[in-house]
Amino acid sequence: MSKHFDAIIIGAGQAGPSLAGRLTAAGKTVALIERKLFGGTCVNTGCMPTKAMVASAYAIHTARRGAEYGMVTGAVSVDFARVMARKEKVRLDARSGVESWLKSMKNCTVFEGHARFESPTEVRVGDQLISGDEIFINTGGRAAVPDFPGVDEVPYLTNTSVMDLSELPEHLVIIGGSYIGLEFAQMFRRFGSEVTVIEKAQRLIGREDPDVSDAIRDILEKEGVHIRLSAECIRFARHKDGVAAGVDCTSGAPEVIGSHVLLATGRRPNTDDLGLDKAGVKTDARGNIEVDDFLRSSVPHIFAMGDCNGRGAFTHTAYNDFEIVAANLLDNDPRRVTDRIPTYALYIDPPLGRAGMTESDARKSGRKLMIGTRPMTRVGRAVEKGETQGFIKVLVDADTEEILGASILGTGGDEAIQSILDVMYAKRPYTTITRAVHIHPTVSELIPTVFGDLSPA
Ligand SMILES: Cc1cc2nc3c(=O)[nH]c(=O)nc-3n(C[C@H](O)[C@H](O)[C@H](O)COP(=O)(O)OP(=O)(O)OC[C@H]3O[C@@H](n4cnc5c(N)ncnc54)[C@H](O)[C@@H]3O)c2cc1C
Ligand SMILES: NC(=O)c1ccc[n+]([C@@H]2O[C@H](COP(=O)([O-])OP(=O)(O)OC[C@H]3O[C@@H](n4cnc5c(N)ncnc54)[C@H](O)[C@@H]3O)[C@@H](O)[C@H]2O)c1
Repeated sequence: MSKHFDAIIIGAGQAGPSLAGRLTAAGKTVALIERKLFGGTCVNTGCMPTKAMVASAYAIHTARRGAEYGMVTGAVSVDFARVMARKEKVRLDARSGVESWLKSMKNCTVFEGHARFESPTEVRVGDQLISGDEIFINTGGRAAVPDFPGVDEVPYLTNTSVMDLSELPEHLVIIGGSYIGLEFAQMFRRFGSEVTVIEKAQRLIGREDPDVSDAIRDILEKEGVHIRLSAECIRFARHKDGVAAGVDCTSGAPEVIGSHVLLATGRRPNTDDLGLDKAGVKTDARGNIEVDDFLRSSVPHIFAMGDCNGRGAFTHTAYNDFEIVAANLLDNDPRRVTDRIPTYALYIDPPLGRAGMTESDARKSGRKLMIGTRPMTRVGRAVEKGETQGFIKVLVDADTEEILGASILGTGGDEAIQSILDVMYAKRPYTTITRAVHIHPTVSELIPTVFGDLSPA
């Protein structure tokens, strides 16, 4: 006999716990199942520990530049154990916060173990079978490990195991030059490792515009990160000094010898071990659960939220999925996934803040464009801080005056982008921003100026 609940939530990532809070507050009984670490990827192996490490790397980098600011210091050395201990505290505090919240939630029963469907309404966790009227899948994803020749014969790191390093790598070779690879590349370089990024595409972070990719490459190379683009036939072999990573098809050499290898070649959804076939839930070719605009799967009482549905790959999109599901089920508010404007940041230093379309996307849309740009060397706040790398770029539809997108690569770019995003959500023309008075001196202060200086493109 299975124990019955109004709702079953699989996964304690970014959507599940908050949904448990709303459902139980509405008087429903909830079973929440987590197989490993409460808080999921963001809290344990993603955003929080990486941004804690990025903060250490920034402090160390700024200390090295201390003399420029009038600081009298000796040589800066890095206590990697302390960096990792600081990161550890950040993630453990967050993890235990989520865990104790769920375990003390009235009407919520927490099951610890791997969940697997036995039928459209039944889920097994270990030797317990439970059933639910509605089932919410929030199982996230994990690092994809491509079948590179030799990959199984060498030790390699992913974003999960890199968090447990006890020694600073002498030479960290990173496969994949996108969000994960670049954040780790810069921070480990600042900690003192030699770092090589190997990317198969012709430029870094290929989803961004070429001018953004080029500027990021310049920023990283200036700090001594080695970058190998257009890498073909990536392969691995053991070497007396660690691992040999082949980067070219021409036989044997050239290769890069690293003490450690980190794979950062994308993520795959945790949907292959859920027994979805027994529930009749459909997935696409990449394993993402297919959902409609309200996050219902092909089985109407089963929903999928967060990275496992392939509709977003960020903490804020996973959380927004919770908001959409809760609004529709509990508030009679028809919020939709397609209401969402793409937005995210890349946390290298300086960060890249992004909203809406890239220039390449906007050009492909066939609209008549106007573009405004400004280098950070002409942003007073950046000059005062001595952080002038990067630029601001904004895109506007010339016919409708609608803001189509923006990229801010520069100090404070992750925060300044939000003022543009809010005007996009308000569906107001760009002239709303040109008439706004922003605080001096801030990076945001120059955003009206950039919009006031558009050129046809
Ligand atoms: C290195 C790195 C840095 C990142 N930095 C950022 C950032 O700065 N900003 C940002 O917005 N995003 C960032 N992300 C992405 C972000 O972490 C994810 O988008 C987010 O965590 C997705 O949340 P989720 O709820 O979908 O899944 P997850 O957080 O992955 O949670 C899924 C949970 O489900 C559990 N689970 C899986 N299968 C089962 C099962 N069968 N039974 C029971 N439990 C199960 C898992 O153990 C996990 O706890 C980063 C990711 C990485 C890897
Ligand atoms: N700041 C943030 O918000 C943040 C930070 C880190 C990660 N994330 C999330 O995690 C997700 C995954 O990040 P990611 O950087 O691993 O993936 P990604 O999909 O963004 O990039 C993978 C990179 O690896 C390369 N690659 C793929 N297969 C390869 C192969 N066989 N050989 C060589 N190179 C190969 C690709 O060309 C690409 O540049 C992102 O989509 C993002 O949503 C977000």
